[in-house]
Amino acid sequence: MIASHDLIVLGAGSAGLATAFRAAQHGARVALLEPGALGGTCVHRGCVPKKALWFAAQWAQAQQFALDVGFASEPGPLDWERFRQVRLRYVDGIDQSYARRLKDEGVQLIRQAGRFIAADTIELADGSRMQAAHIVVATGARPRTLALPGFGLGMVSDDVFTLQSLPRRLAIVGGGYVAVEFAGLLQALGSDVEVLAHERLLEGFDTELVRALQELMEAQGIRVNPQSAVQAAHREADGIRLDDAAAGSRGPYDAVLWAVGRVPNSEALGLASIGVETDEGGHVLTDARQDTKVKGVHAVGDVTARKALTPVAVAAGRRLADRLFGGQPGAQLDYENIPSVVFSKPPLGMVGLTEQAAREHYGDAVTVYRTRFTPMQWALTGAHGRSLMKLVCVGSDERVVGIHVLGPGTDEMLQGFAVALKVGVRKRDLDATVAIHPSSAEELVLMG
Ligand SMILES: Cc1cc2nc3c(=O)[nH]c(=O)nc-3n(C[C@H](O)[C@H](O)[C@H](O)COP(=O)(O)OP(=O)(O)OC[C@H]3O[C@@H](n4cnc5c(N)ncnc54)[C@H](O)[C@@H]3O)c2cc1C
Ligand SMILES: NC(=O)c1ccc[n+]([C@@H]2O[C@H](COP(=O)([O-])OP(=O)(O)OC[C@H]3O[C@@H](n4cnc5c(N)ncnc54)[C@H](O)[C@@H]3O)[C@@H](O)[C@H]2O)c1
Repeated sequence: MIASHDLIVLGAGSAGLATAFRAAQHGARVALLEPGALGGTCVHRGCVPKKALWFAAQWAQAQQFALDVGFASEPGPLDWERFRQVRLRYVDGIDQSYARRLKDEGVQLIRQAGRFIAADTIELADGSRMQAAHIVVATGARPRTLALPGFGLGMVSDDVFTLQSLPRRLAIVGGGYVAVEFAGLLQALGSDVEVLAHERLLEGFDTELVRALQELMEAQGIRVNPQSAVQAAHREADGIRLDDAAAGSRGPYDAVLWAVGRVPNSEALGLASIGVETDEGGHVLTDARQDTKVKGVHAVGDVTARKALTPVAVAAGRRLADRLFGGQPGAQLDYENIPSVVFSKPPLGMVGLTEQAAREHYGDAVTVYRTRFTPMQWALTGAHGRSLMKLVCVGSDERVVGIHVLGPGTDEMLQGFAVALKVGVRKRDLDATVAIHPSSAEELVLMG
């Protein structure tokens, strides 16, 4: 048995690192188990390399805009391999800085997977055991695979980051965050993208803004099929073809990206043997304080059924450590009004309720303000399309319960407005705020 700790954390992704760092700062003796790279999905297969590709897509578009307004040089294609190396260097730097910080904070990093053999005991891959009064499951999730013929001919999101070259003709199956983000950025970088979703895009986002985004995607040349049902993939002489129960054979494509959701990494942890419950999808069940039904066993991040976002994982992990080791018995994450941005092209963001959800909840007490306008950088370059913004307000004092933004700059603009919504901003407070001009953000304080 290895020396016991106050806390063992399974997984060094966003959730596990945040929990371990905060617990160590409170003086806890922490062991962090991770068989893979430090930083997990977000750093190596998610937010960070995705955002790098998204920036590259913006730069590709900026080159075109520059040409449109009078710069002389022809834009060239991205050297895909060189940019992969640039990304890898950046990501390696993050990984190394986590390793240094863990050392500095006194967290014991063990480069192995663990599984429960009792509620307070973890067995490592090498057979050794360790104990702690508190164990946090932060093992994340992985791309869903489908049991359909030819699935292996396609790739999942992890594989996009190791591609040696940009696929020319690409089908993306799915209509969630991953599908919409990769569709926009890969089309902008030069792929010819077709999206095969089996329902509307981006369930959970405001219908009106999603429709507007889909129109913008289509104007960029992305073909969006929201009613498809892919049942098989075949390799043929001219490429990969997909059998779609709704439309027959589709393709050919050079590559297929399955973007059909994610499944939690919970099945290899011995959870049932100690009485920890999971839902039908395998998510670890916790209460609002991240506690499972088993004393001392907690879960945070994508392995739970909460919104699968890095800042959510980080915030929940920190609150848990504050409660367990920081003398803050009331600490827990408020899961209301979590802002979220889809890094589509252009980005789409929301905080609070959609118009539909607000009307279901508050009926006639809802007032909606919206504005549509051509962003200045698009007007100057002759690019088509308009931004769309929407404020969803409730009651006679018009408390803002939903803010929805589609257009360039959304990704940077929404954070501050999310603070305002969280502290109960009313429409008249926005009206009383002097605008910053010229900007897109000013439209949110100028709605009539
Ligand atoms: C393509 C993509 C883009 C994304 N973009 C964004 C974005 O822009 N913004 C955003 O907020 N979110 C984004 N997300 C979501 C975000 O990446 C996740 O919500 C976040 O990484 C979850 O962190 P986690 O710590 O719960 O899990 P993970 O980061 O998956 O970490 C879990 C860790 O546990 C380890 N592990 C597994 N089993 C064991 C075991 N038995 N013992 C020990 N360790 C184990 C794994 O190796 C892994 O390192 C994106 C996701 C994807 C896939
Ligand atoms: N910008 C961001 O913050 C960001 C980016 C990427 C991912 N994420 C997080 O990661 C999570 C996972 O993203 P995701 O896109 O993998 O999942 P998702 O849950 O957002 O979308 C899954 C999509 O797959 C479709 N689908 C499911 N089964 C299917 C099938 N058999 N055939 C065809 N389509 C099918 C669903 O209809 C849905 O459109 C997101 O919910 C989000 O929380 C966040």
